[in-house]
Amino acid sequence: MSIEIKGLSKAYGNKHVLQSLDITIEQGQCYCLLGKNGVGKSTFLNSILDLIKPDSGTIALFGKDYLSNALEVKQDLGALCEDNPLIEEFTGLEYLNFVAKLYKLPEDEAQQRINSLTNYFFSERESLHKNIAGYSTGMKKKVGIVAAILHKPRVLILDEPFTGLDPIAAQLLVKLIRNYSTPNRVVLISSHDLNYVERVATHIGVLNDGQLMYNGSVQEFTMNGEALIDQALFQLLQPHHTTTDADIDWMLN
Ligand SMILES: Nc1ncnc2c1ncn2[C@@H]1O[C@H](COP(=O)(O)OP(=O)(O)OP(=O)(O)O)[C@@H](O)[C@H]1O
Repeated sequence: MSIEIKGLSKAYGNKHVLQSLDITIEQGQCYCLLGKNGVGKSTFLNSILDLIKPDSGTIALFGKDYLSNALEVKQDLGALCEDNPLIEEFTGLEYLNFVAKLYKLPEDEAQQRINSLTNYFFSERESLHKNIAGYSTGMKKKVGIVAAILHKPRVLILDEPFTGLDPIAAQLLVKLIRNYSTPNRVVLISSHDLNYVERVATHIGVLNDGQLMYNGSVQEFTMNGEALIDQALFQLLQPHHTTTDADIDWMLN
């Protein structure tokens, strides 16, 4: 197994976001975490990334936990966080070179990877020589994605990776995720973009009320393709949905 989480709990004040969550994600899986806004998906991913301290529970990656092997665990991780923090004073290329140095990639290897990934994602290469502060949301997102995979992490965590990408870039990301998901790696994604989730997921987790309401294969979730992911999700989260257009009548006049 590659990610093993036991009894993970996190509350903000009296809001219990994660409640004794257990989950095991195996190598080779592209596990997509779904759920309504504010249900705790980022809290869960940020706990795995050690950006949030859980109140209780254990997290182990490839059998190692943060308490005994923090550095080794982090070297196995690559992440795109939802707020995608970059160093805005750097150019795109300066930032990627900086990240490559943090991971101690040999210089020629770093250049090769940066060139191939930026060629892949950026048709407008001149922009990579400009400061990130002037980038659009999508350009920043592409820099964040490249930075997350430069060191070829065994665990790749992507929080809302498709949001803000144009359809061409999103399609490139779909292809990249599918190629990246080899049997010895795990990709963990949180997303509301179900069209893209449909194209990359091998497994689905649905978070609700602090617990996993569903945790299993995408085939089982969609009843062997009989339902689309959005239909299956809607059935699960709102089986007796009763809101009608009358609720927003006031807009019509
Ligand atoms: N630092 C914080 N302090 C207080 N409450 C927080 C904090 N961070 C998150 N929360 C609350 O915890 C809950 C879960 O937030 P989180 O961002 O993990 O949800 P999410 O499922 O990723 O949401 P979305 O789909 O909208 O991105 C929300 O109610 C949020 O308001």
